Amino acid sequence: MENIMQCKGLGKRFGHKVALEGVDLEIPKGRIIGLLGPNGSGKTTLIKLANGLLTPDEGTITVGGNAPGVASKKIVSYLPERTYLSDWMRVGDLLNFFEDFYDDFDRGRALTMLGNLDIQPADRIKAMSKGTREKVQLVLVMSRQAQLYMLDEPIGGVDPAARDYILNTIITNYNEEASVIISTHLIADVEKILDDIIFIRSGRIMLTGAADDIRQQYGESIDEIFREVFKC
Ligand SMILES: Nc1ncnc2c1ncn2[C@@H]1O[C@H](COP(=O)(O)OP(=O)(O)OP(=O)(O)O)[C@@H](O)[C@H]1O
Repeated sequence: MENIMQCKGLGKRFGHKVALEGVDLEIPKGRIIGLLGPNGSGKTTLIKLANGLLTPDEGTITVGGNAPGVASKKIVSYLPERTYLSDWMRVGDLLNFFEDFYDDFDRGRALTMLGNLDIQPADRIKAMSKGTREKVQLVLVMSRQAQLYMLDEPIGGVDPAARDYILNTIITNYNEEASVIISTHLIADVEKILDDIIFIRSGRIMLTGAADDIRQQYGESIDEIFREVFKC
């Protein structure tokens, strides 16, 4: 199986704080991967390194065979932890923006998903709730025909009914050759769609593998294992 992303001895510090250390990872194509860990474990740091928003202090990270940069940005669709939508925009402006910016943006797919979530192109970002903004941003990100989707806390602010729709969107709306990395604390909600999991704690990878194998090995759900492993 070919890898879409690879890390070797990856490390990142912020001053004296070690955010990631000795991270070795191989992310294959065609998988949905849960990046799971408690607050401050290094999930966002890893995703930012993969997107070229941070540079490593140690080791290497490659996406599609290249260090993060112009080439990798063409194949990665990234949902940041915080929404970046400007208040003056309407949904239609964002659709135009994505269409201009990304050759792989599928406007028809975005319009269908927005319609299913009862969001119209004329709707103003300014008037939207936090959860609706998150939905808009996720729809835009998932409407690209990318090879790797990196979703940093995609469902945190979204109500449970919309969560199911969104998770369904994630599994049905991406190309089977692509991979999706989802960072989240809401494991019970996402567990059913995950093929593989990565447990991370204090910047180190604690456990990786196929979700089914890990469930079988521990005799529990990933959510239960997470609660035990990361008990405060
Ligand atoms: N810009 C920064 N300056 C200093 N420390 C930082 C910075 N960004 C992250 N850190 C620290 O690095 C560690 C990892 O942070 P990171 O945001 O990657 O964690 P996370 O797993 O995404 O957490 P959360 O689940 O709370 O979003 C934390 O201890 C955090 O305080």
